[in-house]
Amino acid sequence: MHKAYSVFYIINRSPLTIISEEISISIANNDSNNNSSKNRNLEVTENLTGPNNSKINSTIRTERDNTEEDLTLKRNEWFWDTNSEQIFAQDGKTIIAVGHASVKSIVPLELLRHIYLPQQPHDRIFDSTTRTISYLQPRSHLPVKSLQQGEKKRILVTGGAGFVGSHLVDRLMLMGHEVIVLDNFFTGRKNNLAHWISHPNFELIRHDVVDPFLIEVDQIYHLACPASPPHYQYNPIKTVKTSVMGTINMLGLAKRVKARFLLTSTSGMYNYYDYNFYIYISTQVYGDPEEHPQAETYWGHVNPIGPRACYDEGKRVAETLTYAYMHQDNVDVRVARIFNTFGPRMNENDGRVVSNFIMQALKGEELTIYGDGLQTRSFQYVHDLVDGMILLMNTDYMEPVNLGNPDEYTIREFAELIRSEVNSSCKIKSLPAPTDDPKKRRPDISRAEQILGWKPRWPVKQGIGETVKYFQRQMEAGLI
Ligand SMILES: O=c1ccn([C@@H]2O[C@H](COP(=O)(O)OP(=O)(O)O[C@H]3OC[C@@H](O)[C@H](O)[C@H]3O)[C@@H](O)[C@H]2O)c(=O)[nH]1
Repeated sequence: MHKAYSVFYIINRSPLTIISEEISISIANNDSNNNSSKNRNLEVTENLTGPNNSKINSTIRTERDNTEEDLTLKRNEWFWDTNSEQIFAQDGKTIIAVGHASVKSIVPLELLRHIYLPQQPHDRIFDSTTRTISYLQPRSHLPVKSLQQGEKKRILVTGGAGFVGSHLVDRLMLMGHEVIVLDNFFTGRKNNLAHWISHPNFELIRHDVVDPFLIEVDQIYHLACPASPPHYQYNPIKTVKTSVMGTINMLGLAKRVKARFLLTSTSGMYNYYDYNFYIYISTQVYGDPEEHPQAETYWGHVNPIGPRACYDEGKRVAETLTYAYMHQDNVDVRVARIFNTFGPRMNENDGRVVSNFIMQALKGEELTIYGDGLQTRSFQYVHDLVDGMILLMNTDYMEPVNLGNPDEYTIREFAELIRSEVNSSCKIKSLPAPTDDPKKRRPDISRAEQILGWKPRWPVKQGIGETVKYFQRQMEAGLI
């Protein structure tokens, strides 16, 4: 007796149609002489509907030599209309895709969510009763765009196993490029990229950028550097080396293989020097901005011996090197100045305010406000940042560009937002302000808007919603 199988469609308004089916068939041995060893052919034909009502027929054949068993075949088919340029749903505000058509980086949000918000981790199953983890081999990869040889680029991402880096890798892979990741896993995590392991377009290499690395590539996104204050203050000498030696090695590689090079600096501001360069200094050490918001021409003042100087001065020298290689050796450079960014895959214990507040709220702990909480930050969602970096890499503009969300909050307001979104019963605890903690920060993104046609699309609340779900899934899966 064959039980009819049920097929259910999840049809999104997005340029993506996910057809997920569960075919459950119980096979009874209807062989009269009860010969249980007899092989039985099972054949199921499916009539599926893809995008634009395309008909997809497929047949599943399998040989079963069991007599009585429930056979469940689970298959996901992703039908991605790669020509779609639809970003918002019919309501004009629900985001259903990310990216920009101008650089062919549009990817359906559902496809990305399947990666960073899976029902369970791609590479492991955690058993809470036995406290064991079973590691899985990926059975299949998500569909990636099929590019013509001339379109397909070899792209190196240093720090690609990190929070921002892994989202950049997802997007570049889905866009159909060949991606190589260098990471020393000081803060990066392999399971941020588990879903791409063994994909023909992907390579993950354990390598510390303070040592040279040779590889033929077309583009280099240089993200390798511990980014959260606790992480980069853990070993200040190593932090400086990563920014200085790592950037020298990657710029040297870009020069050698004639690759386009993009440096990710961190949010903050820069000093203006008489040779008309904007040397960007990281927020981590600069004092309080006399000008607000910060544009790419803003002056600042630096504490070169503060507890954050290792990160700040390292980033500043990284920019000095970037423009020196541009002028001296004609390296094709881009510089993205990144303001506070948040999203899934943030390290739950990296000590930054977004991950701290969400984890504290999920655990019912007090939210820890450093100082009086009147200091301000502006928070951009990781998908907007990745959009901006890919746009910047693929335009011809070589001056530094701010990538951030001008939506500014005091830390106290942000704590209230997290309480309202996650757990209103949480109390708030005040702790001393860290040394050199900037009192305010908001990007002027007019250059990005004019040059790149970029501005953030994700409201902070919508990003917080996904980030909370990510941390909840991580906790449920026993990963944190
Ligand atoms: O638990 C916390 C954590 C942080 N904070 C405060 O929240 C504000 C933001 O702190 P974060 O560490 O999240 O971020 P910061 O603005 O200090 O640096 C951030 O932006 C610049 C980037 O270079 C850094 O990588 C990033 O950490 C600071 O004023 C900090 O003192 C809290 O009040 N409570």
